[in-house]
Amino acid sequence: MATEIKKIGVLTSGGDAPGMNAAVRAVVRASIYYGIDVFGIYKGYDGLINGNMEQLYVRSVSNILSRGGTFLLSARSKEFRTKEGRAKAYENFKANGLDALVVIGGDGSFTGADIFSQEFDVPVIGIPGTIDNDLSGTDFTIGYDTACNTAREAIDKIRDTASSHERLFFVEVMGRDAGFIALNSAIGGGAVAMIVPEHNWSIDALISRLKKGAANQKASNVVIVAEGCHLGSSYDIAEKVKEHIPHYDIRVSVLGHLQRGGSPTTLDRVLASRMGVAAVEGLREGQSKVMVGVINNKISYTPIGEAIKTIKRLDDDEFRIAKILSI
Ligand SMILES: Nc1ncnc2c1ncn2[C@@H]1O[C@H](COP(=O)(O)OP(=O)(O)O)[C@@H](O)[C@H]1O
Ligand SMILES: O=P(O)(O)OC[C@H]1O[C@](O)(COP(=O)(O)O)[C@@H](O)[C@@H]1O
Ligand SMILES: [Mg+2]
Repeated sequence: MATEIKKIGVLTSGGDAPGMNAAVRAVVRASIYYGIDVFGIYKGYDGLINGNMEQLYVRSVSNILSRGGTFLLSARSKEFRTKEGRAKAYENFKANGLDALVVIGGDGSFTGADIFSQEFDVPVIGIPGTIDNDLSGTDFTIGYDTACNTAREAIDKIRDTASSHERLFFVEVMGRDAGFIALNSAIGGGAVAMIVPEHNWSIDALISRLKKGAANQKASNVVIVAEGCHLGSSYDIAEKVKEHIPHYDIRVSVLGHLQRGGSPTTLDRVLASRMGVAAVEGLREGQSKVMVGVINNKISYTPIGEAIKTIKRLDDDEFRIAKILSI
């Protein structure tokens, strides 16, 4: 029989993602619904280390469902990476009478949560919140859909000017080590090609794709480059292409952090709401060291260790489709 959970702490960590607020709201309201006290911890793990937390109530989370970012603030905490930092975090965890921790973040945050949980035998549950979508154990992470929509909207606008000038554009999207946003926005935005960290594409292959398009009367082109791509930055790639096809009029556009902001899409709000409730219900059922996910539209709980160690693969079929449609 699991220990009864009476007080939960919730924090957001790592890169913020649209929908994190919706997830916090769901954790807060589900906790209160089940008679559990809930504390909001500010600035990710730094807040746990410094005791920066306060009790949240039903009305503390009013009007945040539609807001991007995270009202709990986020951090990339260097101190939590140290044993001493985590020991301080545990002291505050106990001092505030917390029984369990809900961590909303990405792979890095879950690595930290896993270590913390093992070191101090603390029940921990993860909610995947990152625009990168680079976590196994869930089809989608919170924020990914919004980021893809933002990127695609920008690509649509870039295409307007690319077409008017018959230009080749390289559009760099976010994704530290993952090409999910790139692949999705390439299909959604009708790109001629995408270069992602997971695939070993060469400049030669890109050039032959561009030449094939030119032979098919393709006047403007948009190539999506994922931030963590192996061929270098979008500027490096543009330069290499220019060396091979000097007559191309090339421009580069780096979308950057605008992809992380904005009001979450309905899909992200619903996903975050489902996962937030499932996190509280999972803790009540005695789940720990697991990440909540949605697989084939059903809530699931995957051991955190598995979620962070298993590399989530890009869908080969989506690649095939992107190629077919790029002619
Ligand atoms: N190996 C680790 N040990 C302890 N804490 C970690 C570890 N890796 C990441 N973290 C914590 O999680 C935080 C967020 O991780 P990060 O990779 O920046 O973002 P994300 O969770 O979005 O992937 C880090 O700043 C750090 O505090
Ligand atoms: O805002 P920062 O610290 O520059 O980090 C940028 C990184 O954060 C992300 O937006 C999200 O990554 P995480 O969820 O792992 O934090 C990446 O796509 C990007 O590489
Ligand atoms: Mg990450």
